[in-house]
Amino acid sequence: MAASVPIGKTIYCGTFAHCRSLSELDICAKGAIGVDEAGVIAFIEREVEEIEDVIKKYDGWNDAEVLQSGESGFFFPGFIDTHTHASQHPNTGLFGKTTLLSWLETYTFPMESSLSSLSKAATVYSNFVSRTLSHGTTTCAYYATIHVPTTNLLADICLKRGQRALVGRVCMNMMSPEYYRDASVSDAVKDSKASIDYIRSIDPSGDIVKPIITPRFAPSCTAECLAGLGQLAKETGTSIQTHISENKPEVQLVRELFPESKSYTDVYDTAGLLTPKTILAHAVHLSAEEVQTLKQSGTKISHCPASNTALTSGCAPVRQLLDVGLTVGLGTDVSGGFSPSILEECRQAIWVSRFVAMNTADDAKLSTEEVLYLATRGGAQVVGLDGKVGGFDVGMEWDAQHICLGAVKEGGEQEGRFAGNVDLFGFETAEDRVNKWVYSGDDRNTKSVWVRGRLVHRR
Ligand SMILES: O=c1[nH]c(=O)c2nc[nH]c2[nH]1
Ligand SMILES: [Zn+2]
Repeated sequence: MAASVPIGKTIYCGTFAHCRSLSELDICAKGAIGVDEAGVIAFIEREVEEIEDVIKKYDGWNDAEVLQSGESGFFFPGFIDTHTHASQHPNTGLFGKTTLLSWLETYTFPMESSLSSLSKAATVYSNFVSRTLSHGTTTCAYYATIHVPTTNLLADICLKRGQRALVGRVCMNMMSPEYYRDASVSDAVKDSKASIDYIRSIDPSGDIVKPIITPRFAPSCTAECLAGLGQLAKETGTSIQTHISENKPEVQLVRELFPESKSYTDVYDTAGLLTPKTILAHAVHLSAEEVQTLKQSGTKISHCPASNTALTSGCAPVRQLLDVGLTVGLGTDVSGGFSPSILEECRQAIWVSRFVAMNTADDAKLSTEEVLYLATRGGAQVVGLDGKVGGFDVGMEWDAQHICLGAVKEGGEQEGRFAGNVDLFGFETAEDRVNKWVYSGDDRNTKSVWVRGRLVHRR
């Protein structure tokens, strides 16, 4: 198993980049990062002229493997996808002109219900985990389906491949098709508990895979079901994920379905679903009062810009959410979103923020540094791995990707196999290289990916 393969000490040499804070991207051109046998960063050196000097400085690192970033490459923290649906992967790119509620009926429910089949689920989930890994995603918060055996299979696959994952069995007991719904509240709670128990049995430490309680969204769950899941979360100490305030007709529907509630947020609050371990996807159309409630409860937000644009749901006011002090990460939200790539989501977050700026003020714009922060350290806070992954600090675990860009040789040809769309002409600063990667990179530039120091993908 990738997660438990023993590893030796390794020193990652050359250029590395990571986000220190929302506004500060730290780029070190002459670095050396020592990663020990547990996959933990033991030391970080800067201004390294000779790697031998580093090896001499630290006892017991004589036999360490040395890996170079290369001239046009750099090491970057692994991405954290705070919201995606593995079960919708076969539908990626299929949404036409639908919006959320018609899209669910037309594309999503039929596809998800077909994943009761273990053989189909094995194909879809293995393929999707390969895809997210090849795009540099080292931690992923997954929605599966209502089926316990295939949800558990997704957790098995993540553990085997060594990808950190939160895996959720979806609950839905109302306004769902006859062919795809929980028969009762007690079934929804019992099946969720069964999946939690299974996932905890295969990874008792929770270092790689963890369960997450997953009511689909308020329109799919009765108040009793939401409360049952809130209670289950409390009893088992499990994280929670769901959707909130994605599009206006959905918000109106929630008003009609829960007339006694003050707001969409209040529906979840009443059910005990707003906790510091709760991830809410979208958060596009919240009132100021709802945002305050989320802040006070410590609830985290997954921003899913590609999905919000594809389904014409709206533009999430990310700057406002950040200014209030909410913790925000990025989510691919496949297949509302059309790509398994968090790098794509970085671009989309930048674009959407510029559309918000065109209608409001310039300060709505998100910078490259800011979206990379949301994709790494911000995401780590959202999934409860703050201080463990998402950056390069001593004591953090080596969840990382080796990015290689394409140097252009005299005559115009790209050098090497990792060129992709990014052409380097030699004048670029390290900061320019990161910007070129963000705007035109893709998985061809992701040469290797590690989780806890273990190699989980190589191109
Ligand atoms: O983007 C989304 N994807 C979904 O599967 C879903 N279900 C409810 N609300 C949703 N939003
Ligand atoms: Zn979603």
